[in-house]
Amino acid sequence: MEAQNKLFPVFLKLEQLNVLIVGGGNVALEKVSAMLRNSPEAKISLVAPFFREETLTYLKDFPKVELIHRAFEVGDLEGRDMVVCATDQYTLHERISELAKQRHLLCNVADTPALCDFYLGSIVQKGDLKIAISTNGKSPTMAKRIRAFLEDVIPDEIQLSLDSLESIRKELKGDFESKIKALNEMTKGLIFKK
Ligand SMILES: C[C@@]1(CC(=O)O)c2cc3[nH]c(cc4nc(cc5[nH]c(cc(n2)[C@H]1CCC(=O)O)[C@@](C)(CC(=O)O)[C@@H]5CCC(=O)O)C(CC(=O)O)=C4CCC(=O)O)c(CCC(=O)O)c3CC(=O)O
Ligand SMILES: NC(=O)C1=CN([C@@H]2O[C@H](COP(=O)(O)OP(=O)(O)OC[C@H]3O[C@@H](n4cnc5c(N)ncnc54)[C@H](O)[C@@H]3O)[C@@H](O)[C@H]2O)C=CC1
Repeated sequence: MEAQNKLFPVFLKLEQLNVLIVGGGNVALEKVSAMLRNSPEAKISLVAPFFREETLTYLKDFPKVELIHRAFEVGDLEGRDMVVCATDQYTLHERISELAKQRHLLCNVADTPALCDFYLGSIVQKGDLKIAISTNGKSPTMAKRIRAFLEDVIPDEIQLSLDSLESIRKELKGDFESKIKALNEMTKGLIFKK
Protein backbone atom coordinates (compact mmCIF):
# COMPACT_ATOMS: atom_id res chain seq x y z
CA MET A 1 0.00 0.00 0.00
CA GLU A 2 1.11 3.54 -0.70
CA ALA A 3 2.61 5.29 2.37
CA GLN A 4 0.31 7.80 4.02
CA ASN A 5 0.87 10.48 6.64
CA LYS A 6 -2.19 10.35 8.91
CA LEU A 7 -1.21 13.30 11.13
CA PHE A 8 -3.79 16.09 11.20
CA PRO A 9 -2.20 19.56 11.20
CA VAL A 10 -3.74 22.46 13.15
CA PHE A 11 -2.51 26.01 13.91
CA LEU A 12 -2.70 26.66 17.64
CA LYS A 13 -3.18 30.01 19.42
CA LEU A 14 -0.49 29.33 22.01
CA GLU A 15 -1.13 32.58 23.89
CA GLN A 16 -4.50 31.12 24.87
CA LEU A 17 -3.07 27.78 25.98
CA ASN A 18 -0.91 26.78 28.91
CA VAL A 19 2.20 24.80 28.00
CA LEU A 20 4.62 22.92 30.26
CA ILE A 21 8.07 21.91 29.03
CA VAL A 22 9.86 19.40 31.24
CA GLY A 23 13.62 19.90 30.88
CA GLY A 24 15.94 22.88 30.44
CA GLY A 25 18.67 21.56 28.15
CA ASN A 26 19.31 21.50 24.39
CA VAL A 27 16.10 19.78 23.39
CA ALA A 28 13.99 21.98 25.70
CA LEU A 29 15.62 25.04 24.09
CA GLU A 30 14.80 23.70 20.60
CA LYS A 31 11.15 23.19 21.53
CA VAL A 32 10.65 26.45 23.47
CA SER A 33 12.33 28.51 20.74
CA ALA A 34 10.19 26.84 18.04
CA MET A 35 7.12 27.89 20.03
CA LEU A 36 8.25 31.45 20.79
CA ARG A 37 9.43 32.11 17.21
CA ASN A 38 5.84 31.56 16.16
CA SER A 39 3.95 32.72 19.24
CA PRO A 40 6.08 35.21 21.21
CA GLU A 41 3.25 35.72 23.73
CA ALA A 42 2.85 31.98 24.39
CA LYS A 43 2.15 30.96 27.99
CA ILE A 44 4.98 28.52 28.75
CA SER A 45 6.56 27.15 31.93
CA LEU A 46 9.76 25.10 32.02
CA VAL A 47 10.57 22.83 34.93
CA ALA A 48 14.07 21.36 35.43
CA PRO A 49 16.60 21.01 38.23
CA PHE A 50 19.28 22.34 35.85
CA PHE A 51 19.00 24.85 32.99
CA ARG A 52 21.70 25.09 30.37
CA GLU A 53 23.27 28.54 29.97
CA GLU A 54 22.06 28.77 26.32
CA THR A 55 18.47 28.18 27.42
CA LEU A 56 18.69 30.86 30.12
CA THR A 57 20.29 33.35 27.72
CA TYR A 58 17.62 32.77 25.07
CA LEU A 59 14.78 33.10 27.59
CA LYS A 60 16.05 36.45 28.96
CA ASP A 61 14.12 38.12 26.11
CA PHE A 62 10.91 36.39 27.20
CA PRO A 63 10.31 37.43 30.82
CA LYS A 64 6.78 35.99 30.75
CA VAL A 65 8.13 32.45 30.38
CA GLU A 66 8.15 30.85 33.83
CA LEU A 67 11.22 28.91 35.00
CA ILE A 68 10.79 26.37 37.79
CA HIS A 69 14.17 25.27 39.17
CA ARG A 70 13.48 21.77 40.48
CA ALA A 71 12.63 18.24 39.30
CA PHE A 72 9.21 17.62 37.74
CA GLU A 73 6.28 17.04 40.15
CA VAL A 74 2.83 15.71 39.24
CA GLY A 75 1.25 19.01 40.34
CA ASP A 76 3.10 20.76 37.49
CA LEU A 77 0.50 19.30 35.09
CA GLU A 78 -2.32 21.16 36.86
CA GLY A 79 -4.05 23.62 34.53
CA ARG A 80 -1.95 22.72 31.47
CA ASP A 81 -3.26 22.12 27.97
CA MET A 82 -0.08 20.61 26.63
CA VAL A 83 3.14 19.08 27.93
CA VAL A 84 6.47 18.55 26.16
CA CYS A 85 8.97 16.07 27.64
CA ALA A 86 12.54 17.11 26.87
CA THR A 87 14.72 15.57 29.56
CA ASP A 88 17.33 12.79 29.37
CA GLN A 89 15.16 10.52 31.59
CA TYR A 90 13.22 8.02 29.49
CA THR A 91 11.30 6.49 32.41
CA LEU A 92 10.20 9.98 33.48
CA HIS A 93 8.90 10.56 29.94
CA GLU A 94 6.91 7.31 30.10
CA ARG A 95 5.43 8.36 33.44
CA ILE A 96 4.51 11.87 32.28
CA SER A 97 2.99 10.50 29.08
CA GLU A 98 0.76 8.22 31.20
CA LEU A 99 -0.20 11.06 33.58
CA ALA A 100 -1.02 13.25 30.57
CA LYS A 101 -3.28 10.58 29.07
CA GLN A 102 -5.23 10.31 32.36
CA ARG A 103 -5.74 14.09 32.29
CA HIS A 104 -6.57 14.33 28.56
CA LEU A 105 -3.54 16.55 28.15
CA LEU A 106 -1.74 16.59 24.80
CA CYS A 107 1.79 15.27 25.17
CA ASN A 108 4.93 15.47 23.03
CA VAL A 109 7.94 13.36 23.95
CA ALA A 110 10.76 14.75 21.85
CA ASP A 111 12.90 11.61 21.75
CA THR A 112 10.09 9.01 21.54
CA PRO A 113 7.62 9.39 18.65
CA ALA A 114 5.57 6.40 19.91
CA LEU A 115 4.68 8.33 23.09
CA CYS A 116 3.67 11.54 21.23
CA ASP A 117 0.09 12.73 20.72
CA PHE A 118 1.47 15.31 18.27
CA TYR A 119 4.72 16.26 16.55
CA LEU A 120 6.22 19.66 16.03
CA GLY A 121 6.67 20.53 12.38
CA SER A 122 9.19 22.49 10.37
CA ILE A 123 7.69 25.91 9.82
CA VAL A 124 7.94 28.33 6.92
CA GLN A 125 6.94 31.91 7.82
CA LYS A 126 6.46 34.75 5.34
CA GLY A 127 4.42 37.45 7.01
CA ASP A 128 0.90 36.10 7.41
CA LEU A 129 1.69 32.97 5.43
CA LYS A 130 2.68 29.94 7.46
CA ILE A 131 3.37 26.44 6.15
CA ALA A 132 3.94 23.49 8.48
CA ILE A 133 5.88 20.47 7.21
CA SER A 134 5.91 16.92 8.52
CA THR A 135 7.69 13.82 7.24
CA ASN A 136 5.56 11.59 9.50
CA GLY A 137 8.50 11.48 11.89
CA LYS A 138 10.70 9.81 9.26
CA SER A 139 13.28 12.54 8.73
CA PRO A 140 13.23 15.85 10.64
CA THR A 141 16.33 16.76 8.63
CA MET A 142 14.40 16.39 5.37
CA ALA A 143 11.63 18.60 6.85
CA LYS A 144 14.28 21.21 7.71
CA ARG A 145 15.65 21.11 4.13
CA ILE A 146 12.19 21.50 2.59
CA ARG A 147 11.55 24.45 4.93
CA ALA A 148 14.76 26.17 3.76
CA PHE A 149 13.83 25.51 0.12
CA LEU A 150 10.33 27.00 0.52
CA GLU A 151 11.69 30.00 2.46
CA ASP A 152 13.93 30.64 -0.50
CA VAL A 153 11.40 30.24 -3.34
CA ILE A 154 8.40 32.03 -1.79
CA PRO A 155 8.87 35.77 -2.41
CA ASP A 156 8.56 38.21 0.53
CA GLU A 157 6.06 40.12 -1.66
CA ILE A 158 3.52 37.36 -0.97
CA GLN A 159 2.46 39.61 1.94
CA LEU A 160 1.33 42.34 -0.52
CA SER A 161 -0.89 39.80 -2.30
CA LEU A 162 -2.33 38.61 1.01
CA ASP A 163 -3.07 42.19 2.11
CA SER A 164 -4.79 43.05 -1.20
CA LEU A 165 -6.82 39.85 -1.17
CA GLU A 166 -7.89 40.57 2.39
CA SER A 167 -9.26 43.99 1.47
CA ILE A 168 -10.96 42.64 -1.66
CA ARG A 169 -12.44 39.82 0.40
CA LYS A 170 -13.88 42.31 2.89
CA GLU A 171 -15.39 44.49 0.17
CA LEU A 172 -16.85 41.76 -2.03
CA LYS A 173 -20.63 41.80 -2.08
CA GLY A 174 -22.95 38.95 -2.89
CA ASP A 175 -23.60 35.47 -1.58
CA PHE A 176 -20.97 32.93 -0.50
CA GLU A 177 -20.96 31.15 -3.89
CA SER A 178 -20.37 34.30 -5.91
CA LYS A 179 -17.58 35.42 -3.54
CA ILE A 180 -15.79 32.08 -3.99
CA LYS A 181 -16.14 32.41 -7.76
CA ALA A 182 -14.78 35.96 -7.81
CA LEU A 183 -11.82 35.13 -5.52
CA ASN A 184 -10.96 32.00 -7.51
CA GLU A 185 -11.02 34.03 -10.73
CA MET A 186 -8.76 36.76 -9.29
CA THR A 187 -6.16 34.34 -7.90
CA LYS A 188 -5.93 32.06 -10.96
CA GLY A 189 -2.72 33.69 -12.15
CA LEU A 190 -0.99 33.35 -8.76
CA ILE A 191 -0.25 29.67 -9.08
CA PHE A 192 2.99 28.75 -10.76
CA LYS A 193 2.49 26.12 -13.45
CA LYS A 194 5.09 23.32 -13.76
C1 LIG B 1 8.84 12.89 15.64
C2 LIG B 1 9.38 14.28 16.03
C3 LIG B 1 8.75 14.58 17.40
C4 LIG B 1 8.92 16.01 17.86
O1 LIG B 1 10.03 16.35 18.29
O2 LIG B 1 7.93 16.75 17.82
C5 LIG B 1 10.89 14.34 16.11
C6 LIG B 1 11.66 13.34 16.68
C7 LIG B 1 13.07 13.23 16.66
N1 LIG B 1 13.94 14.20 16.21
C8 LIG B 1 15.20 13.69 16.25
C9 LIG B 1 16.35 14.34 15.78
C10 LIG B 1 16.43 15.57 15.13
N2 LIG B 1 15.41 16.52 15.08
C11 LIG B 1 15.82 17.57 14.33
C12 LIG B 1 15.05 18.74 14.07
C13 LIG B 1 13.68 18.90 14.17
N3 LIG B 1 12.81 17.93 14.62
C14 LIG B 1 11.53 18.32 14.46
C15 LIG B 1 10.41 17.52 14.68
C16 LIG B 1 10.34 16.21 15.07
N4 LIG B 1 11.36 15.50 15.59
C17 LIG B 1 9.08 15.41 15.03
C18 LIG B 1 8.82 14.84 13.61
C19 LIG B 1 8.62 15.89 12.53
C20 LIG B 1 8.30 15.27 11.19
O3 LIG B 1 7.18 14.69 11.06
O4 LIG B 1 9.10 15.37 10.25
C21 LIG B 1 11.46 19.69 13.82
C22 LIG B 1 10.89 19.52 12.42
C23 LIG B 1 10.56 20.67 14.57
C24 LIG B 1 11.02 21.07 15.95
O5 LIG B 1 11.58 20.28 16.70
O6 LIG B 1 10.80 22.26 16.23
C25 LIG B 1 12.96 20.17 13.84
C26 LIG B 1 13.45 20.86 12.54
C27 LIG B 1 13.05 22.31 12.56
C28 LIG B 1 13.62 23.11 11.44
O7 LIG B 1 14.81 23.46 11.49
O8 LIG B 1 12.86 23.46 10.52
C29 LIG B 1 17.15 17.31 13.85
C30 LIG B 1 17.90 18.16 12.85
C31 LIG B 1 18.55 19.38 13.38
O9 LIG B 1 18.38 19.75 14.54
O10 LIG B 1 19.29 19.97 12.57
C32 LIG B 1 17.55 16.07 14.38
C33 LIG B 1 18.89 15.33 14.19
C34 LIG B 1 18.95 14.68 12.80
C35 LIG B 1 17.87 13.63 12.49
O11 LIG B 1 17.73 12.66 13.23
O12 LIG B 1 17.19 13.84 11.45
C36 LIG B 1 15.16 12.38 16.82
C37 LIG B 1 16.35 11.46 16.99
C38 LIG B 1 17.01 11.64 18.37
C39 LIG B 1 18.20 10.75 18.53
O13 LIG B 1 18.88 10.42 17.57
O14 LIG B 1 18.44 10.41 19.72
C40 LIG B 1 13.82 12.11 17.11
C41 LIG B 1 13.27 10.88 17.78
C42 LIG B 1 13.05 9.77 16.79
O15 LIG B 1 12.89 9.99 15.58
O16 LIG B 1 13.02 8.62 17.29
N1 LIG C 1 20.69 17.46 22.02
C1 LIG C 1 20.05 17.09 20.97
O1 LIG C 1 19.97 17.81 19.96
C2 LIG C 1 19.32 15.79 20.98
C3 LIG C 1 19.18 15.04 22.15
N2 LIG C 1 18.44 13.93 22.15
C4 LIG C 1 18.18 13.15 23.36
O2 LIG C 1 17.22 13.92 24.13
C5 LIG C 1 17.54 13.85 25.52
C6 LIG C 1 17.76 15.25 26.09
O3 LIG C 1 18.87 15.84 25.43
P1 LIG C 1 19.43 17.26 25.85
O4 LIG C 1 18.34 18.24 25.88
O5 LIG C 1 20.59 17.51 24.95
O6 LIG C 1 19.94 16.98 27.33
P2 LIG C 1 20.43 18.04 28.38
O7 LIG C 1 21.39 17.37 29.28
O8 LIG C 1 20.85 19.32 27.69
O9 LIG C 1 19.11 18.39 29.19
C7 LIG C 1 18.45 17.48 30.00
C8 LIG C 1 17.53 18.30 30.87
O10 LIG C 1 16.65 17.42 31.58
C9 LIG C 1 16.50 17.95 32.87
N3 LIG C 1 15.97 16.93 33.79
C10 LIG C 1 16.57 15.79 34.23
N4 LIG C 1 15.79 15.17 35.15
C11 LIG C 1 14.67 15.93 35.28
C12 LIG C 1 13.49 15.84 36.08
N5 LIG C 1 13.29 14.82 36.91
N6 LIG C 1 12.55 16.81 35.94
C13 LIG C 1 12.73 17.85 35.10
N7 LIG C 1 13.83 17.99 34.32
C14 LIG C 1 14.77 17.05 34.42
C15 LIG C 1 17.88 18.44 33.23
O11 LIG C 1 17.85 19.31 34.35
C16 LIG C 1 18.25 19.14 31.94
O12 LIG C 1 17.75 20.46 31.93
C17 LIG C 1 18.77 12.96 25.64
O13 LIG C 1 18.30 11.68 25.97
C18 LIG C 1 19.39 12.99 24.25
O14 LIG C 1 20.06 11.78 23.98
C19 LIG C 1 17.81 13.56 21.02
C20 LIG C 1 17.96 14.25 19.85
C21 LIG C 1 18.76 15.37 19.70
